[in-house]
Amino acid sequence: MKKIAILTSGGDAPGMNAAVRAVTRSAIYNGCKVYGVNRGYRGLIDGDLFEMDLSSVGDIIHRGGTILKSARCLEFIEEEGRQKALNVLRVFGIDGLVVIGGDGSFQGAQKLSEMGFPAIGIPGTIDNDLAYTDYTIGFDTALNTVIDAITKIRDTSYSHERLSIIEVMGRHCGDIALYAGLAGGAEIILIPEADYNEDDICKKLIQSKNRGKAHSIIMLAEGIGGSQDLAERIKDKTGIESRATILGHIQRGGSPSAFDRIIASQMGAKAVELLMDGKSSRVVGIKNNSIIDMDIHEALAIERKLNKDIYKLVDVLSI
Ligand SMILES: Nc1ncnc2c1ncn2[C@@H]1O[C@H](COP(=O)(O)OP(=O)(O)O)[C@@H](O)[C@H]1O
Ligand SMILES: O=P(O)(O)OC[C@H]1O[C@](O)(COP(=O)(O)O)[C@@H](O)[C@@H]1O
Repeated sequence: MKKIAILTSGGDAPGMNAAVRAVTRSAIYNGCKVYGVNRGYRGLIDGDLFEMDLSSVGDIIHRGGTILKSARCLEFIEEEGRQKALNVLRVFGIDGLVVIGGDGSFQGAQKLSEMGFPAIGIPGTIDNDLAYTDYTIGFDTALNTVIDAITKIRDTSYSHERLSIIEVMGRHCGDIALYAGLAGGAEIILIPEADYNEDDICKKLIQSKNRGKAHSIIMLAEGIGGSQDLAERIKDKTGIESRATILGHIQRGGSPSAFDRIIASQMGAKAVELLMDGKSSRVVGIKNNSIIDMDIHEALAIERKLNKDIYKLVDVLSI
């Protein structure tokens, strides 16, 4: 393994820079040259590669976003686009690629591996929607950002004795809503993985109010959506004054937490180790507090399951 390329793809996530730094520094430590690819698979197709040295990743461990930029690239989903990318990798003499992103990015890495090009995936997404790993890089930071927002919304919600509906990211995965809901003391969690009944929600809110609860919080995942309309319907049905707040992209920025920096550093080094060992089509992750690696295909086939214990606990603790 002489030349390693690295790209960040899909949505960005706090901690991606720490992973870019770890890949670059550990690859150089092991005698490799490192090339950064700008704008994910888009940059690969366009040949937007540049050599990275030790100082190119200096002073980035604490920064959110990704210095390599991120993009969604439809052309790469087509065979023809991937062939262009492969040609670029060959022209630059690259021997292996590290892809930091989510499940879509991993599918891209898998396809490249199937075309004979060694590729390794590192999970970078705030959604935590990859079942093979306990945590994805960025999830912990996003949770802390959401908790900070809930804490602030709680203050005004308390003063005005209102219901607050807080809409967080997660199109298919409700982990941000669920875990932030537990940590933020929410009454109700609305996520794509669990059915709910609006009348039951209204009943719970009325009962809470009757026993003296001054304000309540509903955490709602983007995949459910419609938080403003829900606030109005609940007001109409219960008389409880309600406000919706959509947190949006604030959740994807910011300085990564210590935890995200640590796992990003460990996973980056592991990805380089795998390439040095001649491995391909693997993803790295963290399971039971250990850094692991797994075949991409197997990892993507693992079905995501709702953590029913946490879901139930939120309900129990908010009686
Ligand atoms: N089935 C696929 N085959 C090849 N490349 C893919 C595939 N799905 C996604 N990609 C590439 O990965 C990029 C990021 O995927 P996306 O699903 O948007 O984000 P994430 O990686 O965070 O899940 C896409 O824009 C595309 O370039
Ligand atoms: O960058 P965009 O298009 O606003 O994407 C928003 C989406 O990105 C995410 O933050 C991360 O999603 P991915 O992991 O698929 O990139 C989602 O929670 C959100 O739905």
